[in-house]
Parts: sequence; structure tokens; C-alpha cells
Amino acid sequence: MNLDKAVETKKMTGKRSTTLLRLLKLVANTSPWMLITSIIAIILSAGSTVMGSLFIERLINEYIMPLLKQSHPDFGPLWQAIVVMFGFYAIGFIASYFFTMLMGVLAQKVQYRVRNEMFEHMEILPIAYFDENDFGDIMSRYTNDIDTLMQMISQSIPQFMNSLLNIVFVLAAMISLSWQLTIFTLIIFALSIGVVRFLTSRSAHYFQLQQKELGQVNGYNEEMLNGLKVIKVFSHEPEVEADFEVYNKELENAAGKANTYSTVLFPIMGNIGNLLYVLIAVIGGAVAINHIAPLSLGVIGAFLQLSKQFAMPIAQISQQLNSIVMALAGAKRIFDLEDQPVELDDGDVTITKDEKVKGTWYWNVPQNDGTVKQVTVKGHIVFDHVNFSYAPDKQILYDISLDAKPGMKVALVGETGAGKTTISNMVNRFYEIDSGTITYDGIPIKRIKKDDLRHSLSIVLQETHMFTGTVMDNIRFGNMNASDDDVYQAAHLSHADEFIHHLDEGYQTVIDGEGGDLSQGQMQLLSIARAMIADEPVMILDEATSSIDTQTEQLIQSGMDNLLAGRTSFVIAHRLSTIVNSDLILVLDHGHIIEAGNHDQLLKQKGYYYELYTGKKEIE
Ligand SMILES: Nc1ncnc2c1ncn2[C@@H]1O[C@H](COP(=O)(O)OP(=O)(O)OP(=O)(O)O)[C@@H](O)[C@H]1O
Repeated sequence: MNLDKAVETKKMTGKRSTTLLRLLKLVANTSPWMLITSIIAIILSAGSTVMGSLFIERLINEYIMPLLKQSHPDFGPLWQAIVVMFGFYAIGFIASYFFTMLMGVLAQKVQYRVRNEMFEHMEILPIAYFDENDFGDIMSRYTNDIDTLMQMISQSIPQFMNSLLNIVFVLAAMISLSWQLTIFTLIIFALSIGVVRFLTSRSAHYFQLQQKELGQVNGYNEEMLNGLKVIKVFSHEPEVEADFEVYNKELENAAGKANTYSTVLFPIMGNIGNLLYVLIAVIGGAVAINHIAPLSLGVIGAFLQLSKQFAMPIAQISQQLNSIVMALAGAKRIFDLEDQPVELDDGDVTITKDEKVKGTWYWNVPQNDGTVKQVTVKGHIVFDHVNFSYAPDKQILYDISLDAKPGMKVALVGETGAGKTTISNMVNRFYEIDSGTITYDGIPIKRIKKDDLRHSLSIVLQETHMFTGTVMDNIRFGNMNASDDDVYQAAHLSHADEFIHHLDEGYQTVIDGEGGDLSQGQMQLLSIARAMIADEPVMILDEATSSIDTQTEQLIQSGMDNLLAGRTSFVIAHRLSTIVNSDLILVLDHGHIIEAGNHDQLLKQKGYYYELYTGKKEIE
């Protein structure tokens, strides 16, 4: 049991040192000259401060003591010596200012770099990563973890190095003055280091816990903020508050303990320093007066000053170690995100849009003989006995076979959770199938580069997303090269232009990421306009018109028909009126296709679809 614990601790320390090493490499790579200059300044700062203190011995023995014996003292040499001592301290001060400033700038640079790296990496992570990790926790890595990292680089690490050097230099200076007093000082410190080590290990544990709990509180907060309306509608505020209270309490506990252990260190160490000061004065004085050892007043004076300089960094080092350990926990979370395996893409088939002939795209298929064959993109998508599960033990799609011929409108119908969206997720390869094959114009989609595959698909989801910018920008997001006229035409076809004209600034109205004052339906119209302008060979419409009223939906139906004409489309809609004119309707039940055919054929079968359709009619 104890052995296990020891192995575990070793593993943790191992991980911490790997993180530290990686972090130091990152800092060194970001700006080697800043780091080197800072290190030189740190050495200079520690060295000159110790030199200043050592000079006290000469100041007392060689400049002050002789004056006491003179009847007409000449203060000239004393003033000169004081200027020299002041010079040492001034160099120490300037060097300290210099490295603090440089490390601050360096920390900003590292922060900038880490944020960029994290964001870039996040963009290429598989969708599955975001299913498993909540947004608040990911956001916490951008905010809290980066903040602590920043503090560590700008303050804790340079101060830690400064303290460490101070200890080494002061120790050397103390030995040169009196080895007996040095041994005495070290014994007192050995005792205090035991206490410090115990306290730092405890606080390190709670700091890590604190970072984890903070991530959870943020995650919960974000989730509840997103679902604020739902919570209010169902009057779940008390339950949500109670749950939040639990997370918050856990955070408070961890933070409280971490804080207690770390704050208790400073007074302990501070008072050990004071105690030592008194002991050295008394013992040193007694030894000198009784001539036990050759101790001059100058040596005792300088030793007293050095003992303070010895105590201070030891007190600080424990705090700096705490901040470093805390920041390492944050750094580890940042590196964990950066180390997440990115979405694999071993495809070699790419897509090209023929800019001369509108709506013409080609697959570039590398052949065995090294040539590249151009295949016109037709939008022929075939599923052959496809099985899929999100998690290993939870199969969602069973033996799905379908043939979406070029230009076909394929509707997916079925109850909530039947697997309709999952089928569309297979086409865009957000997830990998377990078995079976999917081909696109005869090419297995595994061979197609994911970016190019997705470039050939236009997707309109029920959950619309707008970006901060004008209405015009938001429609143009579908095709950055589209002209203003293209945007107007797409908005006209999707019937979005009617409400856009009523906005204060028309197409130049700025909306934020949440869509501003736009209704869900209006945002869906903008999304449809965005898809129209993208002009891609295959369309996936997943409840794309669910928030649009039936009248407007009928109005845009002709626009939608224009949009879908000549393209293969997968349409998911609960409102059956949207899909009755489909070439192929697939009825899904618990991940199985149970019926397939067009509207008339399915009605004749008098099966599930018939019941659904007639049931819907009764409702209407
Ligand atoms: N990312 C995911 N991870 C794990 N399971 C998932 C995930 N997404 C969906 N599921 C599960 O897969 C099943 C099919 O979901 P899917 O979204 O495809 O259904 P749907 O027919 O589109 O439903 P709806 O009409 O409600 O949109 C459901 O049981 C759902 O819980």
C-alpha cells in the first residue's frame, strides 16, 4: 500500500518535472535573448546584494572602528566606503528591476503564443473531444490556467531563481566570515526546512485540487448560463443553485486548505528569521567578548545582515514553490489540451472548384501510376451496410444502406433519437463508422481529405450560429468570394431580405455571436441564405426550417427547391410537409431503416410512415 503510494508520488513528481521542462523550453524558444539577459540580471542582483552586505564587515572594522579611536576623526574615507556599499545595493536594485520587467514582457509573449497554439489545436480536434469535455472547462484553460502560468513566468520563476542564488551566495559569504556561526545558522534552518517541505507538499495537493474544482465550477456555470431560459421555464432555480452550491463548496474547501497551508508558511519563516537574528547577536556577542573564537564586531554586523538575507529567500522560496506547483497544474491542463490527438486525415483525394463553369467541381484522385485523375463531382452518395456507435458499447446505426443518386432529395424521417442526425454526421465524417463503406461518386470517403469532403457539403442546422459582424458578413460566411449582389440574391431566394429590410441598418446591421435581436426563424433564414451562397454540390438540412412559420416556409419552398435543384440533398424534418416531394424517404427506427421509398410508395405500404403522415394530418 505504502509502496503504491510512493510509486504514485514518484509518478506525479515525474509528470511535474516533465511539465516544468516543457514549459522552460517553451519560454526559451519564445525569446532566448530575453531569457539569457534575465538570468544574467538575476545573478547580478543576488551577487551584488550579498557583496553589499559583506562590505559591512570592512565598513565596521576598517572605517568605523578606527574612527572611534581618533580624537579628530576624518570621515572622508568612511563616506567613500558608504558610496561603494551604496553602489553594490544600487546595482542589485537596478538588476532586479531589469529582470522583473523583462520576465513580465517575456511572460506576455509566452501567453500570446500559448493562446494561439491552443486555439489552433482546438480547431483541428475531432468533434468527439467536445462531446467529452464541457466548454466551461476548456474555457478555464484559456483564462485561469493561462493566468497562473503567466504569474509563474513573470514572478514565481525569476523570484525563485533569485532566492535560490541569494541563498547560495549568502551561504558562501557566511562561511567566509565564520564557519561556526554558519553551522549554527544551518541547524536552525534545517529544522525549519522540514516544516516547509511538509507544508508545501500539502498545499501543492490542494492547489491542484483547487484548479480542478475551478474548472468544474466554470463548466457548470457555463452550462447553466446557456440553459438559463430552460431553467426559468421549469422553475429549476433552487435545484440548480443547490448543485452549484455543492461545486462551489468543494472549490472553497480546496482553495481554503491550499491557502491555509501556503499562508501559514510566511509567518513561520519570518519569525524563524527574527529568532535567528537575536540568537546570532547574543551568541556572537558572547563568543566575541569571551574571546572563544576570533569574532570581530564587523563580522557579527555583516553576519547579522546576511542571516536576514538568508532567512528572507527561504521564506519566499516556499511561497514561490507553491505558485510554481499551482501554475504547473495549470500548465499541465494546457499541455493536455495541446497533446490531444488531432483529427486524423489520411485522405489523398482533393476537390477543386472550376471557377469558369459555375457549379462544377472535380475530385482529384491520385492513381497508382502517379497520375491524378479528375472526376466530376456529381454528389452520388452510397452507404453500404454501415454500422456505427458513438461509444464502444452503444451502437446507434445498424446496417444502414442507402443510395442517394446525384440530384436526389433524400429525406430522413423518424422519432427523436432515431439516428437521423447521426447519418448526416457520417457523411461529413465528424465520426468514423465501425464497419461498412460510404462512397462519394464511387470514391470511398475515407480516401477524401476531410477538409475537401466538408468543402463539398453545405450544412444547415437547426441550431444556427451567427458570428459578430454585419448581416452581410454573416451571409457571406458561406462563400468569402461572393459579391454583394450574390448576397442580395441569396437573401432574396431564402426570403431573408424581407426582414433584413426592416432592420435599422439593413444588411449593415451588426449582430453579435448570439444573433442579437434576431428570432430563431430569422437566423434560420440567414443560415439558408448562407448555404445558398456556398453553392456546394451536396446539401444537408437538419431541421433547417423548424423555427420558420409554415407560411414563410411555404414561401421559401420555391427558393429551397431552387437551392436543392441539381444537388444531392439530405433533409431531416419533423414537419412532413417539407419532405413529401422527396425522391427517397428513409424511415428510421432506433437506428434501423424500416421503410424506404417516395411519399406515394410509402403511403401505399400503409406502414410506419403512413401512420406518421396521417397522424400529422389529424394534428394539423
Ligand atoms: N455525440 C454523441 N455521443 C453519444 N451519443 C450520441 C451523440 N449524439 C447523439 N447520440 C445518441 O445517438 C442517438 C441518435 O441521435 P441523433 O441525434 O442521430 O437522433 P435524431 O434522429 O437526429 O434525433 P432528433 O430528431 O432529436 O434530432 C440518440 O440516442 C443520441 O442520444
